[in-house]
Amino acid sequence: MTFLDKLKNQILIGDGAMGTLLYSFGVDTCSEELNLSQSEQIQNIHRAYIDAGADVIQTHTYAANYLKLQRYGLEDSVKEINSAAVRNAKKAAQSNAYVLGTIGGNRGIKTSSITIEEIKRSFREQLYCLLMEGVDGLLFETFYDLEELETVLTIARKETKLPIITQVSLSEPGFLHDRTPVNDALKRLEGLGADVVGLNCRLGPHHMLLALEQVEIPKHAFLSAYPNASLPTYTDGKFHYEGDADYFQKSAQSFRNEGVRLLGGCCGTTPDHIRGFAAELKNSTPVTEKVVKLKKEKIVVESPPKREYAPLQEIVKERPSVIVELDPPRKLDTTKFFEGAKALKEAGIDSITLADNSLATVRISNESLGYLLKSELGMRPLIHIACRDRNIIGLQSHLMGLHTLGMNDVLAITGDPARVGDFPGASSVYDVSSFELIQMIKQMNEGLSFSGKDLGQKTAFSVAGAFNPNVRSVEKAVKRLEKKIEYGADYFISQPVFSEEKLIEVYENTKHLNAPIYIGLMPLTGSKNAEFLHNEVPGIKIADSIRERMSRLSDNPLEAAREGVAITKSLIDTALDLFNGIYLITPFLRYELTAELAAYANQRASEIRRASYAKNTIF
Ligand SMILES: Cc1cc2nc3c(=O)[nH]c(=O)nc-3n(C[C@H](O)[C@H](O)[C@H](O)COP(=O)(O)OP(=O)(O)OC[C@H]3O[C@@H](n4cnc5c(N)ncnc54)[C@H](O)[C@@H]3O)c2cc1C
Ligand code: MET
Ligand SMILES: [Zn+2]
Repeated sequence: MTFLDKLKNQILIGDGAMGTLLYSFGVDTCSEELNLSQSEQIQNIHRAYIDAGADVIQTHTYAANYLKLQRYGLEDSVKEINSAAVRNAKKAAQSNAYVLGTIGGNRGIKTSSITIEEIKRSFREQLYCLLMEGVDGLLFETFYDLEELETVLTIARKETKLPIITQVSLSEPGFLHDRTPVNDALKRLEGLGADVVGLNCRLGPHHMLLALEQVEIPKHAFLSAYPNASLPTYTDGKFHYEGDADYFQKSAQSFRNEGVRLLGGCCGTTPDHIRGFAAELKNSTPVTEKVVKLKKEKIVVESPPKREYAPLQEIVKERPSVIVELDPPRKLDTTKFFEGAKALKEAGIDSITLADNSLATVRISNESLGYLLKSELGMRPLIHIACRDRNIIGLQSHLMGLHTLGMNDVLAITGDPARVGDFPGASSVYDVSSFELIQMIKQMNEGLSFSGKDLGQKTAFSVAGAFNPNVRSVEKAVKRLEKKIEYGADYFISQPVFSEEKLIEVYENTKHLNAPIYIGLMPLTGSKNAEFLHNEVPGIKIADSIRERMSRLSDNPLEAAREGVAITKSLIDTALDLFNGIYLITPFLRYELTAELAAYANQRASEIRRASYAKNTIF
């Protein structure tokens, strides 16, 4: 009799966690490898679960695919580990328990760069290893991503008639990460031929039961649940799960009432937890009817908050537009910074851009300065956001704060790594890169958080991406822009360009893009500044003639700065023939230089407008 035949009439008990149990014993490397080096210990744990009452156990192969094993340099050991794992489970089970071959999901909660092709390859390899050794069924568990689970289920269903259990994991009771209601997800899996469908991991009994309240009893499949013991705590450098076995035992009947027929445990559970489940439910009859609390996906998303300004990408598509970067100070005195901002406002700029600790050098937070510029000077701040200093929690919270303060213009950047700046030993977080950050901000514009939760409101961010044309291959840099557009970038802001040839090269390479570019220009302040940029900053090349012009004035800093302004004015003339957007970078808080250049650019822009108006009226 297969375990599916048994499930027709009775509840079966699954086993509990293996990974967290081994971790609690001090294993902090690849625990799947222990199938080879510590097979006795693995078999003993399987036996402990069977002694506790498990009818069905699973191989310790959750992470035994090459995608996960490669973290430990074990990607060539997929076959050995999976084969040993099946042998260990079978040896422990004898004829006292069924053995499921487990395969875990790869895509987690944050946007994953693992392609479906990679997932298929990795899955097939592991699947064949498990099937070759002979298992009683397959368990695909901890899948946050429905696309991934549907893909692997489809492959497996074609390969084998063995029973297949598919389990999704939820970070919010009721919905998958992509907002699919859990009931719909399980129905889809049933439709693709899963014999048992259910939930495991992440949620403890309380929240998993809340999710199960929304799940109908499947017509052609059985329902399973493997809750975690509790939420984990982190003490003394280790994770602990505190949920106790009595509490688990008390929840068992509620799982039965929701129609669950296969009940086991996930992270944090131990043989004691399984003993509790078995004491309540082993051999009991399943319920066949229940009242479902079907919650329809109801994201009450209000219309986007009214923007105070049109998005910059719309403005710069229509007319020339000047934005200026003014660096937040490194020291606490902000007098000069605000003087500069006022001067730039008078010069008529569209937005003031504020870097996020650029070059990983600590400065006053751009969010606070931005808010003061907005509220006290009526300026429009554009906030740079680097992925270096904040993890995904901090990034989302920061963006929610910007939304609350009415600051909708952001530049999403990966950011210069910490090692280049003030604290070379500081960690660079990089939970996500600029691509994913852009995508997640756009998700907030749909009213959804990074993890897919309802935000109750749509944000109205307009998202710029960074463009570095000062690289050997501008074509390669443009490929990155194309990718950033795919991820949702609305427009681009570039590093400074120092020659007309470069301006033309950038124009020729980007004119096919349908996202506008603010082209970067920065006045040289003197000969040393020009030599530094030319010789020490990767990719920046300043024409010999310009460096000579600056060098002739090396004894006269004032005249040198005037010369820098004159050079930039002539670059502005060329740039305005090619681009609508001008992005001026203020060197060393020398705002008088960028204010003059901004006024010049605006004046040139209105001359161009007048000329084009005259031309249009004449013809
Ligand atoms: C307008 C602007 C504003 C900026 N503001 C800040 C700031 O506020 N704070 C800050 O820390 N940094 C800032 N930077 C610097 C920026 O983080 C780096 O220049 C970065 O290397 C490129 O931009 P990104 O962060 O979007 O990187 P991405 O385009 O996301 O690139 C990520 C990684 O790929 C590498 N890479 C980028 N382009 C190429 C290429 N063509 N070929 C191969 N590899 C490549 C990068 O070195 C980086 O490691 C800014 C840059 C620009 C253009
Ligand atoms: C990370 S959720 C899957 C856990 C796996 N079944 C184990 O306990 O090892
Ligand atoms: Zn788990």
